[in-house]
Amino acid sequence: MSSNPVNKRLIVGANKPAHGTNVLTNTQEAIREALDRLGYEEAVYELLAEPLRVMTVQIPVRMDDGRTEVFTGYRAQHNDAVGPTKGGVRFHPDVTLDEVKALSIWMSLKCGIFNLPYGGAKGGIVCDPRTMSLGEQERLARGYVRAISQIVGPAKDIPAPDVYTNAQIMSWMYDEYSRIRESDSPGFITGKPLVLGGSRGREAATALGVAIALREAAGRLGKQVQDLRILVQGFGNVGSNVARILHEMGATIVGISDAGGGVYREGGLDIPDLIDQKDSFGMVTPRLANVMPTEEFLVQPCDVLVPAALENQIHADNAPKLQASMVIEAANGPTTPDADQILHDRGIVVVPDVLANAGGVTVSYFEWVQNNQGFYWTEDEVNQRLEAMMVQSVHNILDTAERYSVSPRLAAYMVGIRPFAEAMRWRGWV
Ligand SMILES: NC(=O)C1=CN([C@@H]2O[C@H](COP(=O)(O)OP(=O)(O)OC[C@H]3O[C@@H](n4cnc5c(N)ncnc54)[C@H](O)[C@@H]3O)[C@@H](O)[C@H]2O)C=CC1
Ligand SMILES: O=C(O)CCC(=O)C(=O)O
Repeated sequence: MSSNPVNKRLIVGANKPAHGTNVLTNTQEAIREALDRLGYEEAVYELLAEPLRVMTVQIPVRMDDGRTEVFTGYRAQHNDAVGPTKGGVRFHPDVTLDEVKALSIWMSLKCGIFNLPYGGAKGGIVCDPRTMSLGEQERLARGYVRAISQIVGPAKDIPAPDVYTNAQIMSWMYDEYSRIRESDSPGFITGKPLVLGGSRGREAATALGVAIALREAAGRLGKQVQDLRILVQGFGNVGSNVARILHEMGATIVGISDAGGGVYREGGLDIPDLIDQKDSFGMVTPRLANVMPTEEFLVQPCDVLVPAALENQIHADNAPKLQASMVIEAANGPTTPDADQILHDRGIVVVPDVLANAGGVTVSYFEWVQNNQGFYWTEDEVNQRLEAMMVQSVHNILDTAERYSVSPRLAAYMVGIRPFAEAMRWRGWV
């Protein structure tokens, strides 16, 4: 989510991950392993390996030059046994149906780990908002809501921001949905601006959660944040806020990157200055000197690597060369299974995405609760509740990993998937 919808942008070409593996089949294998360890029957796996509902839509948009362009969009609702589904909407040229399905399953895991009364969902539109005017983005956002309006709603499925979507896009979607329903519906979507019922703390929530996860995981290894050199990949909503919060906590941010590459400085970067220079799509490197390619960036010396961009960035080719001793996954799906194994064999601690980045959906849940109550919390209340839930969840997962002698990722899958299996039993589905 970019913090500022202002239409200033520095365009760099499409960012297809060079080492793409199928994130859906990888996720299904991990779900299988978690359910096998927990002893659930095959029908539970069959119900949880795919979203219960997927909608594919074609959205006609009148472009500024008068042409009509047709965009493909998706909404995947993984499982609604626990409650309504919840998850962001991504605008990106590389969006695929399998990716959206995998992202919806990961959302369920986050909700399960944090005991949120939701199942997972995710949406995506194949488009490049960096090449679209604000008017074109607005018409696309409104067209998407019209196309999926039957299957979403405050008690059905609640969207939110993700890559290349932001509070402005949430506002247009909220407005469109409220017009269709002829009823003001702030609980339909989260990540709204404060003036439209957004929650204090939501914008930086994912990053704050990542920073807390890092602090807690490092603490278990006897390390203090102030002593750590950190490399952050991605400088959008999550990456730039992670860099800022960790910088404020006293860590040394030695490198940051975006879709154009990365910069590295052994003595630490001036993070507030870099944040001032970034555009609304999380691009800063076009304004900087000595920019290195992403592959070179990821293997620079550091103690902690925080991937905060896209999937499959840590793969079998670069995993043997990483210099970090911890990886805190702020992005969804940044590590391929092959790389995961290599990092494990190298003794590198990986705090998995479904744990580390769940601060976003947690504060989205707080936003929905506040919308439903019509009563709003202070930023301190939001952050204190988030902190308590992050601390508890991080130790729960790391303790579970130790108890069962499994990786933190498998422990997170086991803890996260169980509520869905149990809820389906109570409902009589299995
Ligand atoms: N926004 C949120 O609340 C949450 C986001 N996430 C995940 O965090 C990640 C980042 O999301 P946001 O910061 O919201 O997106 P964003 O759209 O604000 O920023 C994306 C950033 O990634 C960079 N990027 C794109 N391709 C890249 C590449 N190949 N190499 C390096 N950098 C690249 C962009 O230049 C930009 O800096 C995604 O995986 C997203 O799903 C996870 C949980 C919640
Ligand atoms: O805030 C939300 O509801 C969802 C955030 C999201 O899309 C994610 O965690 O990947």
